[in-house]
Amino acid sequence: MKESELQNIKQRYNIVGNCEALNHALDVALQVAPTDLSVLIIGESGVGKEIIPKVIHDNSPRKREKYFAINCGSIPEGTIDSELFGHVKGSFTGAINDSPGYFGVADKGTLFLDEVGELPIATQARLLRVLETGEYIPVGATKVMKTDVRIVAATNVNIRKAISEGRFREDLYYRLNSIPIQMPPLRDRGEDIILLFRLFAMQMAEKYRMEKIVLSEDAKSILMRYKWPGNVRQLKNITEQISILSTERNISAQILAKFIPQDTESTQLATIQQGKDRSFENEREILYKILFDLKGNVNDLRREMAMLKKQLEENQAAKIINDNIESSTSIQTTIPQHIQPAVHHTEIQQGGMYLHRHDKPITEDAVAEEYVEPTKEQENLNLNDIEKQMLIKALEKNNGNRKKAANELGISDRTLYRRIKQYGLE
Ligand SMILES: Nc1ncnc2c1ncn2[C@@H]1O[C@H](COP(=O)(O)OP(=O)(O)OP(=O)(O)O)[C@@H](O)[C@H]1O
Repeated sequence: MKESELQNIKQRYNIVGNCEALNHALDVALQVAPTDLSVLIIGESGVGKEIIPKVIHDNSPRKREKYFAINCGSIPEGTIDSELFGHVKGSFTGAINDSPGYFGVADKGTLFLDEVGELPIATQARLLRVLETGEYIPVGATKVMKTDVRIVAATNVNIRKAISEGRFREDLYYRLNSIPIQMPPLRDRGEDIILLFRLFAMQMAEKYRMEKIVLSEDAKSILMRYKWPGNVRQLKNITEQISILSTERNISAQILAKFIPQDTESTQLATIQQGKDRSFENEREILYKILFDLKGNVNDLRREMAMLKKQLEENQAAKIINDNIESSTSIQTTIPQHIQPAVHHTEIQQGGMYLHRHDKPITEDAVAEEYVEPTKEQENLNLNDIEKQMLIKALEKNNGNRKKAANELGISDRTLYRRIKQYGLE
């Protein structure tokens, strides 16, 4: 494919990077797009697999038809068949109407089955049938339905293990894998790491109207050497953290070191990732790293809550306070001065803190009165508690949108779903 065509695609989808493996993946996607062949995108979590099926659909003869992206790992086992293949009224409790399912509504279009390795074995059999014959039977129905859907699926590198353990059908794997597309891990993308950092730094600067962060040469070489177990998602997350939390806009190696795990840890994570089914643990490590980083903010958060509580008592301005509690409980608890006031609700004036639309200063003394020093036990917050609170906050902040919440936490959708289940937050 011509270089200019490739650049057009990158511009259109906001894809950054020039490494050979990424260019090859895009090249294959564009070549296979006009056909009806199934495509299997393989790559570690966070490498950017989701862009590929969009590129394929938009450049195929199906581009005016429907496109759906479905995360197979996030749909409960009990409802996945009905979600995919539809159901007839009365076939189970709650089936109050007939439903066509994704295979019905996406007829003539494209379905992206993300985390296909998570499909229950019975659903795999139905999927294989529809792939081979275009036929399926909705849940509770007797009549065979026909559909013409192009399938693009994605999986992390662990699908082979799932096959060897009998959790994934080998025949389905080969059927899906007509055209494999490998997405390279970030650690193998060389200079692209710096380009991606610049992209995310620029996006943050524009979004929050603040000065862009810039990397020093030694900081660049640290980024290039780091193993990036969470790939592009992790890089994006770290760039966002630095953009918000660092008051210094020229990011040196020392500043950067505070935000990325130390060498031994990263090397260890990279070793774990290679060939072993440990992505779950890796994500956990990343999440814990973020949680540890945030732990330092918990006390600031308590102080802010105490201040807001005092305001509430003094002014009975419940609505104003609620707005501010919301903002003060967001992940970015300490708002640095380089962020414009437009993005938060507090202003510092002459040593006291004012709330917008409110003219009474809260002094340090008043806060000291209200602020109760946490006990040792409280201080020693259990990691699980922090993790649970983080999940709740991310979900609340994103109005229950799990995808956005997972993105914000820098973890995959599946990890989020597992945690939601684990903590009974359903
Ligand atoms: N080359 C790229 N240029 C710009 N942004 C990218 C690129 N690759 C990935 N991203 C961004 O990185 C984030 C993670 O990508 P994405 O969700 O596609 O990963 P994934 O491989 O599907 O992860 P998972 O398997 O965990 O679902 C997204 O915000 C995406 O926009």
